[in-house]
Amino acid sequence: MITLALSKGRIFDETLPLLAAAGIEVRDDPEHSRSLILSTNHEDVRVVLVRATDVPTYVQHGGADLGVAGLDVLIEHGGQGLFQPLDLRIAACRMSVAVRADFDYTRAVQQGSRIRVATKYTHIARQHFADKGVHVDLIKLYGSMELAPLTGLADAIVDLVSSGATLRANRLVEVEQICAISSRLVVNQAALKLKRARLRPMLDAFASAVSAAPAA
Ligand SMILES: Nc1ncnc2c1ncn2[C@@H]1O[C@H](COP(=O)(O)OP(=O)(O)OP(=O)(O)O)[C@@H](O)[C@H]1O
Ligand SMILES: O=P(O)(O)OC[C@H]1O[C@H](OP(=O)(O)OP(=O)(O)O)[C@H](O)[C@@H]1O
Repeated sequence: MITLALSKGRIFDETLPLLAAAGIEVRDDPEHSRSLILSTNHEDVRVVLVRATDVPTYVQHGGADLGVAGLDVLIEHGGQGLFQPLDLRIAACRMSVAVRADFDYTRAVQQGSRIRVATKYTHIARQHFADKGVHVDLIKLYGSMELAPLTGLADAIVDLVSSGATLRANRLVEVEQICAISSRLVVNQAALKLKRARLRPMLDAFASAVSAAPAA
C-alpha cells in the first residue's frame, strides 16, 4: 500500500491534476465526506487527510509514504527524515512582513528598536530578523495574525501573502518579502528504498506533470 498525505483545501485541490497525470484518481470528495482515508482507482494507493502542518510529521514517522506540504510548513518542521525531491509549484505565495500603515517600520529598524512580531512561523521569522540584525520579541499565534497589529498585540506580523487581499481588508501594508513559498513533494526516506519500484514511477510522473504545467 502507498499512502499519500494531503491537507484539505488548496493543497488537495491543486494536487489532484498532478495525481491525474500519474494516472491516480481519488474516489471521494473531502468536502462532502467525513472520511479521513480516501480510496483511489488503484487498490494499492490511498490518500489520508491531515492538517497541513501535520503532513511532514506523518511522512517523517511513516504514517504516510509521501505527502505534499508548503515550504513554510517544511521550514517550521525542520524536514528531518524527509526526502524532498520536487517543487510541485502549487499553492504559490510569499512569506512577508506586514505592519499597520501608520507604523514606520523602516525607522524602527534604523533606530534599532525592539519590534514585537506576531506569527505562526516563528522559525522563519527568527531567522529573518537575525539575518537583518533586528531585535524582535516573537509572539506565537496559530491564526488570524492580521488582528495582532490592529489590537496592539504586536507591531508587525510575518504571514503568507498571495493576492494581498487579506492585508488590504485589514489595512495592513507589506513592508518586506522574506521568501517565495510553494508546495513540495515529501517522501519518507525508508519508504523510498523499500517501495522504490512503486514510488519511482509516481515521482517521475509528478515531475513530468510539473514541467509540463505553465509557470505559476
Ligand atoms: N493565500 C494563499 N495562497 C496560496 N497558497 C497559500 C495561501 N495560504 C497558504 N498557502 C499555502 O498552502 C499551504 C496550506 O494552506 P492551508 O490554508 O490549506 O492550511 P493552513 O490553514 O495554513 O494549515 P493548518 O490547518 O495546519 O493550520 C500553506 O502551508 C502554504 O504553503
Ligand atoms: O494575500 P491573500 O490572497 O489574501 O492570502 C493571504 C492569506 O491566505 C492565508 O490564509 P488562508 O486563506 O489559508 O486562511 P487560513 O490561514 O485561515 O487557513 C494567509 O494566512 C493569509 O491570511
